[in-house]
Amino acid sequence: MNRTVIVHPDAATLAATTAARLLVRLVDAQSTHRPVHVALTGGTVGIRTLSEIAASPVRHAVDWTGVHLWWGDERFLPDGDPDRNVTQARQALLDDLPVPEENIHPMGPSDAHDSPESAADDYQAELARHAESGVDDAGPALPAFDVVLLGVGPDGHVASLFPGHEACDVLDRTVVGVHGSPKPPPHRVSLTFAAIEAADEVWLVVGGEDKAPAVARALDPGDTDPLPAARVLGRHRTLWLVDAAAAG
Ligand SMILES: O=C1O[C@H](COP(=O)(O)O)[C@@H](O)[C@H](O)[C@H]1O
Repeated sequence: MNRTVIVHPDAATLAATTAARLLVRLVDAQSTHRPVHVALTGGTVGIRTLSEIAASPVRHAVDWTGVHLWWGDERFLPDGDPDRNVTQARQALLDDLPVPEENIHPMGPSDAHDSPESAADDYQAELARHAESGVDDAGPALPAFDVVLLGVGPDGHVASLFPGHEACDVLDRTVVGVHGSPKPPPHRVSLTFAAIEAADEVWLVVGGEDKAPAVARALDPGDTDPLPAARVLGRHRTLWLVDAAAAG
């Protein structure tokens, strides 16, 4: 499966272009099917991309009532915590977007769940409720993700799947509880590789020179111990959207 790498001059251009690309992708998707399902990412460029969508007049071309928003991962923290990806997404975009609240699917917070596993179980069930039977009945019970957006950490993690972590080996579930994350906070909830790879398109959005070693390694076909970022492929397209600093 080929991966397409597109290099942007800087992080600001990367976020603006990714926002434009996603808006056009949503408009195109809505010309053929409804609803449209997108998984958002946290992280620096991920949230900046949402701010760019908020600032773009093209957002008015999307019928947001037909869009469902999910997350690739979440920090297991109380509802409204500023470090939660959904909190940041609401501030950057969702509070000003006409998306019905029932179309917004955050992973469960720590004040509503005993453990990341409990939040993961609930999210897996929520995903299954939106699965389209007949799309791929043999595959995992998931909505047909049009796009899964992923940030990439300097260590090559995607979502909350960190290099060498046991969560990377969980393939019989769509969502997993994560403990001992090397990046704070330690407890998280994440889509598994099985869920991510069911997406039509996976877009990895990466900015900053601290990411350059991970990008270089992930895109090296000769690497014998692939990073999580190297493992993810969309069913039809895998885009690496990077800035010049991350491209190294
Ligand atoms: O903790 C996380 O980090 C990654 C990457 O974030 P970045 O700030 O280094 O770009 C992000 O993709 C993930 O959603 C988030 O939970």
